[in-house]
Amino acid sequence: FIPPQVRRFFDTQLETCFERLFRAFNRYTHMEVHEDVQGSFRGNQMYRDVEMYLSSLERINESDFVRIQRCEEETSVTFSLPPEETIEDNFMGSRVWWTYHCQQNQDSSQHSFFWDHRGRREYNKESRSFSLKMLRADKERIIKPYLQHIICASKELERSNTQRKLCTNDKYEWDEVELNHPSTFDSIALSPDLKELIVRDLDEFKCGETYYHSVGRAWKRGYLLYGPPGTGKSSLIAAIANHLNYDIYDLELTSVADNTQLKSLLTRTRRKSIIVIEDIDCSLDLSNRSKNEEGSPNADGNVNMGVGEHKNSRVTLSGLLNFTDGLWSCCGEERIFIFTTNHKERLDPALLRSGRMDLHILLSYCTFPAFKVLAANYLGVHEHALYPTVEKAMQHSKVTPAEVVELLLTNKSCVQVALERVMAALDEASRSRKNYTQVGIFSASDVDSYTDVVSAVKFNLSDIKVPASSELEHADGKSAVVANGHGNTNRFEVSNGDAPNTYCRMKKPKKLRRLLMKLGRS
Ligand SMILES: Nc1ncnc2c1ncn2[C@@H]1O[C@H](COP(=O)(O)OP(=O)(O)OP(=O)(O)O)[C@@H](O)[C@H]1O
Repeated sequence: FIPPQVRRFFDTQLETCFERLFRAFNRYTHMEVHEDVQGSFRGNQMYRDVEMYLSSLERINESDFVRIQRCEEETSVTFSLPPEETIEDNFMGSRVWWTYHCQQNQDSSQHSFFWDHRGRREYNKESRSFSLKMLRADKERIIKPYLQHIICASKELERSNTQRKLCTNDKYEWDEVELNHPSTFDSIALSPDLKELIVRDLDEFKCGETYYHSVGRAWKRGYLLYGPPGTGKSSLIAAIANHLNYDIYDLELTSVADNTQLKSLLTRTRRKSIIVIEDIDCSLDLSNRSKNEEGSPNADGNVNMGVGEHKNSRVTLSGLLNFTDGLWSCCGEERIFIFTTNHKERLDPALLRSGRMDLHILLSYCTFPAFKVLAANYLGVHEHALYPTVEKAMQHSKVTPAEVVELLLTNKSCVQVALERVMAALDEASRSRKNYTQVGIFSASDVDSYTDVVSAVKFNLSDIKVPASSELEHADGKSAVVANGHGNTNRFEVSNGDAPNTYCRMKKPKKLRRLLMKLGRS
């Protein structure tokens, strides 16, 4: 007998009253994350983030029912929830519950679609979602950081599930292969302080997005690795890539035709990548930005870097600097530039300054702490009766970690023999050093302190052609060449200091540097 309008009025009123009453007594709040977004065929990224995040929770293995899956590109299997299963999670001391829902779409007009890998339109016949339940009291405090936490975790998981790549340049394209280098910060022999410094710097960089943006800088970092051959520069790059889970772009500058090609290649690099230029001093003549003795200015007004085998390359130092610190440096964020060289002194100071090369890392001859790491890795020994003798010998002789590694590897079946071979190598190095000397070059105007000594050039004393007006006064295994030059043009004084490296002072540092480099090369 009640008219429908009145009935409907009471129905809706009662329903909302009941809902309000129910909510007043309900301590929990619910949220839903649907797979599809209306009007968009790309779907809901948050849904994929939640799915990825939940699959990484350890608790998922405790469920009685789980789904196991592996995608073509991924390296590991993932677990996921079956429909109507719930999983609990903890965040900032609060508990939350996720439930997976999956319903068949009855009405075909509701089917959302997506594009498959061949570009064909595919329809979702199911409607999938996750519901999140948490205490009403916790909602305001944790919801935003919790969702942010899920987004970050899912990004990280996606990276770690995807095979990392090692890319090399071929004209305008990158050729990719899988990156499987086993080097890590545990396997690499570095002094503990240096290792800690590098790892801390990398970790700060990795989490530094907000910081870099807040100070108005591109989110990138530059490392210069320098030191003699075989001291672990390439191994360190691989360890950095493994630590950060980044791809490596190994840029062969000698095969890049010009700045345009360089620009095109660098803009095609992905985020989370390390761009490496090995032996940068051999790739291009980067010693001077403003003039070039061998080349002439090109159409850009820059100088062609033509030395030796890279005569055809028209890449300029300015072109390279534009990417390390110029306008183009912000194209593709979260990138690390690593340049390596055996001769730091040959590089233009413009390339070395902070903002371009933020950290200069010297990888030098094997020290005793580094040797202990290698012995532990290759022989499995942490202490040995011969260690004090090895330690003493290492203070006077120089062998590279690569030489030590080779000896340990070939004699790994007998610890005693391996250590004796290392001792013999140290002895040999010490004897041959008597015929060599090392001269670090600096002039008061070039550098501020002794630690800034440009680098050491190793050469045989018999190779030194002292100018007629100069004299080779003193030389032995430890100290520098001590000579006095009184010629008009290359008057220089070389003295040895008390510090472990020797150095020279000169009026015409460039001239002497060139002379020493020639000797070093020959
Ligand atoms: N510090 C180190 N820790 C562990 N292994 C090292 C280290 N240095 C060198 N090695 C070993 O020596 C080999 C050569 O090292 P690597 O190629 O990294 O040296 P590099 O400094 O890059 O040499 P180059 O300047 O000639 O390219 C590596 O395969 C590695 O096994």
